[in-house]
Amino acid sequence: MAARMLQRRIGSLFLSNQQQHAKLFKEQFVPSVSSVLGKYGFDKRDFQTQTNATNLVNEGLADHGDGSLKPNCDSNNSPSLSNAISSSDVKFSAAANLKTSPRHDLAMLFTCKVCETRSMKTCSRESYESGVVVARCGGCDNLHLIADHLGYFGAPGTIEDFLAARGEEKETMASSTCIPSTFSPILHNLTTRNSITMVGLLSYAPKSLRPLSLTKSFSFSSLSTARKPPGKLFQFQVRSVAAPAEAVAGFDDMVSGTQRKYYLLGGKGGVGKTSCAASLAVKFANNGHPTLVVSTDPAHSLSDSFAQDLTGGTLVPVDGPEAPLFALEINPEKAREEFRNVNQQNGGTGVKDFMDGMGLGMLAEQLGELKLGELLDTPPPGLDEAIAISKVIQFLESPEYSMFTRIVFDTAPTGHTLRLLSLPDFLDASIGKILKLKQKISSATSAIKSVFGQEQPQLGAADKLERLRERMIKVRELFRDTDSTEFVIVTIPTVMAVSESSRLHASLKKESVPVNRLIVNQILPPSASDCKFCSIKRKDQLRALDMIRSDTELAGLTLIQAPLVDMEIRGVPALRFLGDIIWK
Ligand SMILES: Nc1ncnc2c1ncn2[C@@H]1O[C@H](COP(=O)(O)OP(=O)(O)OP(=O)(O)O)[C@@H](O)[C@H]1O
Repeated sequence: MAARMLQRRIGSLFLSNQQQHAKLFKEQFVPSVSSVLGKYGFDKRDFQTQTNATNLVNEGLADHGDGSLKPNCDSNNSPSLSNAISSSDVKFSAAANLKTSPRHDLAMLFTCKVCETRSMKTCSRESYESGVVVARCGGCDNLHLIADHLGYFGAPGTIEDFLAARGEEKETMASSTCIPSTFSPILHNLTTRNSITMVGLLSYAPKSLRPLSLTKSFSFSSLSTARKPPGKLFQFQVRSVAAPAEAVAGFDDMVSGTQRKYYLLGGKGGVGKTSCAASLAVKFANNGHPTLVVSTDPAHSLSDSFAQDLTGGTLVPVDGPEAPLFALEINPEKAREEFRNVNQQNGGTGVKDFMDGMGLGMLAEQLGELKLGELLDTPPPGLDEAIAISKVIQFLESPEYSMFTRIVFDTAPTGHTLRLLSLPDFLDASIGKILKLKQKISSATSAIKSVFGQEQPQLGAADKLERLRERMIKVRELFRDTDSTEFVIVTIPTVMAVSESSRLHASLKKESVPVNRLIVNQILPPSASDCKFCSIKRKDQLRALDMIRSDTELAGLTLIQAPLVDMEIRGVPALRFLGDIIWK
């Protein structure tokens, strides 16, 4: 008992030492966004991995999310996260604001036998190979012993040895997904060497050493590592197959050239727009493009997808990719508030009241006809989109954004996005008509300016509207420029989603927005042994895929088929995995 307490004490000392080290790292190396942009420049953001031989105890330091299990019967044919992460090039940036650490060069996937939560954690290889590593389950908070070379908790060894000692081998990730086979009813909060099923231990390797794309089967022993030759850690055989892609996405084309390109990803709610957009952004960044990923969806999920706090409505650096990747979640609430304030200051409950008060009742009626009044009233439909457009204007004009060579939009579900795309046209036409009324609408202009930026008093109302109109024309042209812009439709293989995608494409065509690619996400991977549920689901999916092939709107698009994977796509390594499947 005393010995165990002593062991725990030593462990906690190591941990506190490590926390201090992390604090020091954060204090010294976490710059503000503006200093990252301004002072250091993009090329200086990376912070090279350093390991500290004395910090040999890890307690599940970096948590990359808990997996949600998806039906997937055939482990051998399942695209498995564990495989592809091994090809990840992860350098942790100096601007770390996550629970990632620059010393973590191993990732591990495991299923907790207590609560069955599937987790991904990272730790340092050095700790794994010569120290003590303890991982905390994100589901039940139990501690799992991963490696114990110092014999703190019994005979020294690693999880491989512990599993071998009880006659188990590391499983492949997919094998337990349909019916979890590892359930253990023993509940305990003590660190235990028998409480998990190990899925994989993976190596992050630098880009120059990255050996593979995701094809056929491979073993970890074939992977290069950044600092050490493969040891016994890499003897696992984890099999995977290529994604069931019929056509490649043409990523080479997407990535080539330094001229700025915009990619808008959109589709029905919940089909995987954010995952696809975030994975594309990661892939661009890992291919050397300073990249910005923007969410125009008022219900943002970029932070969830990257497993990092990207909120705030400003540029936030994303940790993980090699080249600079920034995220921006447009914050319509803030702008809406500003709009409300202006409206209230003007003493009316809405624009119509306000204009009535100014003796411009007739004009208000005319504005109503133009539907501009709707945009300006409270709550204004279309305001979210108007704010998104004002951001696009900033991308075009502001030097702060000039360094980005790829800008990826994670758009809102279809209806919002169509409004976004048609808004420049609508505003252009509306402003054109308003300009004819020049002097009389100077008050309305200030309301419009409250949406699109700070009012500049030195300009007259007509001048301001004219400027706004010019900007709208720029945005409209941008959305239609086949050289720089592409809308990628994301769907899933269901009749409803395919029907909506077909309508979306028709609307985009009407707006002359270029569309070349269609991602069909969450396709069941090939399997030799479907359960009844999967076999019915597969038939449905095949029907939906046939529907796409015979749909006049969709048939001409490049079809990218992305498989349903066996873990929730969260965090940069997972996004990289998905990106390597989709963007080929
Ligand atoms: N290929 C895939 N395999 C497994 N899970 C996936 C896949 N694609 C997406 N998911 C999961 O599906 C969920 C929804 O994905 P995502 O947030 O990307 O969709 P969305 O279309 O952006 O949703 P919303 O319309 O609500 O913004 C997430 O939990 C994501 O991890």
